[in-house]
Amino acid sequence: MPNQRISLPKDRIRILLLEGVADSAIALLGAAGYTNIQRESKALEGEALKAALQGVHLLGIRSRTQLTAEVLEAADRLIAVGCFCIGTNQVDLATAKRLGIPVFNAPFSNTRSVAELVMGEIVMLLRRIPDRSRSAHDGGWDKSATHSREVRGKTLGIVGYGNIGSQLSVLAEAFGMRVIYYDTVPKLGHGNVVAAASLRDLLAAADVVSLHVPETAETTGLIGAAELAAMRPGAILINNARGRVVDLDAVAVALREGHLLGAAADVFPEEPKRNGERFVSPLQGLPNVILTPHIGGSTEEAQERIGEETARKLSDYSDSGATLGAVNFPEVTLPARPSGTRYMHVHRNVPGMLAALNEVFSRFSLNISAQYLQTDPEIGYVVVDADQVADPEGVLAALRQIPGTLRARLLYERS
Ligand SMILES: NC(=O)c1ccc[n+]([C@@H]2O[C@H](COP(=O)([O-])OP(=O)(O)OC[C@H]3O[C@@H](n4cnc5c(N)ncnc54)[C@H](O)[C@@H]3O)[C@@H](O)[C@H]2O)c1
Ligand SMILES: O=C(O)CC[C@@H](O)C(=O)O
Repeated sequence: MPNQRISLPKDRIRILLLEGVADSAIALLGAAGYTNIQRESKALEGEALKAALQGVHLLGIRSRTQLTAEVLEAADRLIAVGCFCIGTNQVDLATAKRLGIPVFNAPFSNTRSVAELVMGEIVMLLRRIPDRSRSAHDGGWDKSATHSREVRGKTLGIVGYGNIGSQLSVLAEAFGMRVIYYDTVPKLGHGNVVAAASLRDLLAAADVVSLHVPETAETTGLIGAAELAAMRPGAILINNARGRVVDLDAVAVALREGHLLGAAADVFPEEPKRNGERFVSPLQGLPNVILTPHIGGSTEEAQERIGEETARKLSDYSDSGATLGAVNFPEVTLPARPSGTRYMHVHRNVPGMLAALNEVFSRFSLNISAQYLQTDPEIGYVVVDADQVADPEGVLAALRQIPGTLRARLLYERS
């Protein structure tokens, strides 16, 4: 191993992991040399979150921790965020970018788990199992075929044909379902699936509607009273996407009136922050409804994969500046070099930035051996390797003085 000095020794890089991130994350970060790791089982909010973030360099969260602009701006040392899940709507991504903080996630490590849960729910709801199971637990005996149906031959309408939607379509076809989908962008349909021309067309044709869109301004309130009325009488609605996509009060009315024959919801507009906190929903107590506590992706297999994938992205970024897989940042990756110095620089995307950066290296008589710049409309991110190890503190100070600089760090120096 060559003589190596890192800008900040790994044992001084503070890592905070909230919401019960899996052991695989700790194992990966430990193997990468990070020892200063604090793991908490719960989500934090407000002042408690801000206080906990003081001095933290790398933060890991799941879906419950809300990283608002105020929280991000108060985090004095934060260099990257890892969402140990798929959704990133809990993070103010634009603010994180403006502060030079890349946000990573695990885009398909729990895809299969969600798709399997939905298949199970379709079978259970078409057979009215929730009510019969509850009745049997209470000593009842409801042996009738009324409103109990096979899955085979029914039409599944998938809203959002991305990773989960398309995985679900494969499973559903294997069960003999006819599958249609609606997505706002053109998609390659697997098997025999057919694209619906509009959301309304899908709602009018499906026996079961399953939602798999992200939470965005466009998808908030996507399914309200009008959309429910457009669904077939006796249809079933399943939401394992995000709570705000559906108007739950309207779903409760549709269930009470018998227009919908069943529903499953794994996600809710307001979710408890920790296990044991009271959960309230307008769907509680309604017939043929499955309510689950946001566990669509919560299998041991998925959590282990997510822990490893997201932790690797955080350690790669901290070690070498790689932003591959960042959801709010230009993607840059350069193989680490055995010797020399590596700097990263995040800046507003204004003309002349590369010239200004190169002038700094030339001023310090440093030979640039590799350089990788990527920009998006707002920011630029560059990783620069210099052959020599000379006055890194001076170089860093000069880089930070370039107008438009959001962040600069020395990633390593090796001789
Ligand atoms: N319940 C859980 O535990 C759980 C687990 C994983 C993911 N999720 C949620 O599921 C969502 C989907 O996950 P994914 O991995 O399939 O994401 P994805 O990005 O692969 O797919 C989302 C799809 O939705 C489409 N879309 C976006 N806006 C739309 C609109 N208005 N109408 C129709 N389609 C639209 C996109 O084009 C894309 O194809 C995630 O964003 C997350 O919020 C929940
Ligand atoms: O694990 C979680 O908290 C969220 C799971 C899921 O909603 C996701 O976005 O991956």
